[in-house]
Amino acid sequence: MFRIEEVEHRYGDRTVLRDVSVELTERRVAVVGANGSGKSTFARLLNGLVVPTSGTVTVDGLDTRKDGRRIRAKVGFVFQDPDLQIVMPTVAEDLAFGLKHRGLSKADIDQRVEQALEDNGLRDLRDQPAHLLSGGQKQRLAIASVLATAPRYVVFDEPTTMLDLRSKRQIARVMAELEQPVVVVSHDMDLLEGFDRVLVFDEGRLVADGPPDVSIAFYLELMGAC
Ligand SMILES: Nc1ncnc2c1ncn2[C@@H]1O[C@H](COP(=O)(O)OP(=O)(O)OP(=O)(O)O)[C@@H](O)[C@H]1O
Repeated sequence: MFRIEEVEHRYGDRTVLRDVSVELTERRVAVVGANGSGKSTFARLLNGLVVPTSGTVTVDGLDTRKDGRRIRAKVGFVFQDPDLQIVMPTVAEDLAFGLKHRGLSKADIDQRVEQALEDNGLRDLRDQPAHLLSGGQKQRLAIASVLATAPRYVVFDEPTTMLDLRSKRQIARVMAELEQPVVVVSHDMDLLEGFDRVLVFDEGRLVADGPPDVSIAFYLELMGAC
């Protein structure tokens, strides 16, 4: 469970989140809002990549300010741009990289890599240079690398922005089948089908919070789209 209490966040003298208090307990939570409204900053607060300037963020009772390492092991984070996440030459090596330094045996790592290749439709790409993959394949690899670490929660920050329709659908399917609770920042309303709860941010404030139909209608009106 994520508990965000009276959070404000500033970059330098610029306040980008203000007075945000919310508890997230649902399986599928989405975050929408205009460019620059603070969504990515909010997402990053959830795994301690960003710590709040004031207020607190806890994950299952752990404070992101004090327990960053444990929280990052619990909360997987998928970036918009998979190139930020892919660090090793081949697909299999990249999957293995995230599993090192976790106290796993080599046999365990090998087994998890094989499972991740299988689960994410990457088996045929096992020994391919990661930088030669298509955008959709790279995003699948980035997601597979995060899932291979068996996080308790997964946060996605605009995971489909750079993808074509087919790849978007593949990622939507991967997300729909996940057992873990997810929090997804997205501009892609189609991706939010079946979500339990949608948060709307505007200029750093949480301005709507409810079921998708209600929140999305609010958001469209805010954007002047209806
Ligand atoms: N590391 C940083 N240093 C300074 N300012 C930042 C930093 N990261 C974000 N900002 C600023 O904070 C504000 C909120 O950014 P954020 O990325 O959280 O918004 P967003 O809603 O995710 O936007 P988008 O939809 O464009 O991704 C923006 O004005 C942005 O320029």
